[in-house]
Amino acid sequence: MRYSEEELRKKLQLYFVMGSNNCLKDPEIVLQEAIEGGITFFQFREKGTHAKKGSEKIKLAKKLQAICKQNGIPFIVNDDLELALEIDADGIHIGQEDEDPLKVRKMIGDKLLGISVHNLNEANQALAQGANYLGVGPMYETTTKKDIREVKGPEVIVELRENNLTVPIVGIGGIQKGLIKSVIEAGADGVAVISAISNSENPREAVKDLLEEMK
Ligand SMILES: Cc1ncc(COP(=O)(O)OP(=O)(O)O)c(N)n1
Ligand SMILES: Cc1ncsc1CCOP(=O)(O)O
Ligand SMILES: [Mg+2]
Repeated sequence: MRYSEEELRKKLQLYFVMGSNNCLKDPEIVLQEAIEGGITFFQFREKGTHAKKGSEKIKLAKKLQAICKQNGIPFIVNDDLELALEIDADGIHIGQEDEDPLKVRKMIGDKLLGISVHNLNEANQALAQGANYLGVGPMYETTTKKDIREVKGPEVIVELRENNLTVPIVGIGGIQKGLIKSVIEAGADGVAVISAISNSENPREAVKDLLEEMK
């Protein structure tokens, strides 16, 4: 592992997930401003309507990865194992409908593996399959991802912690200003957000506002 569990816990505090189609302006500018605001982790999630594909996707991934590298922010690729390996990303995030986690772990070696889970069963399975952190959600209703599972709220995180899961956890889904505290108080180490930052005219200030709520 490239980070100790405690280091990872800290780095997951404000996890920005983004693709070009989530942004109101140039994704490189959005990421740069979000970093200036204080994000601690980044996931390149290039999917859905108008998402870049092939060489365009790789080109954007490399540009965003360079920005992260310059600023010491871990760069994670969503779903795309081939891309994560090709550009030597810091890790990959996969969900229940994605590649087999055991295969992914074999291919990525000691890179970070994040797995999305929705309940205790999936969480236990993800840990057995080598997850370094869990993305738990959806916490709240969201329009950013269309194919979401049932919204169960921060209670799911409480349940995982009550069952002695100490793995680093981020809550995801519909987390906007004013909703951070409930996710952290449920036991999450951090929150993962898309639109709360990417849909803002001023990503730097949006990040600062979110971090303020963590205090
Ligand atoms: C940090 C984090 N948690 C959960 C997800 C969702 O992953 P998944 O269920 O595979 O859905 P897609 O994002 O691939 O549409 C995530 N991306 N990041
Ligand atoms: C990727 C993902 N996984 C579960 S909900 C979600 C979308 C999060 O986007 P937003 O923060 O805008 O609700
Ligand atoms: Mg996925």
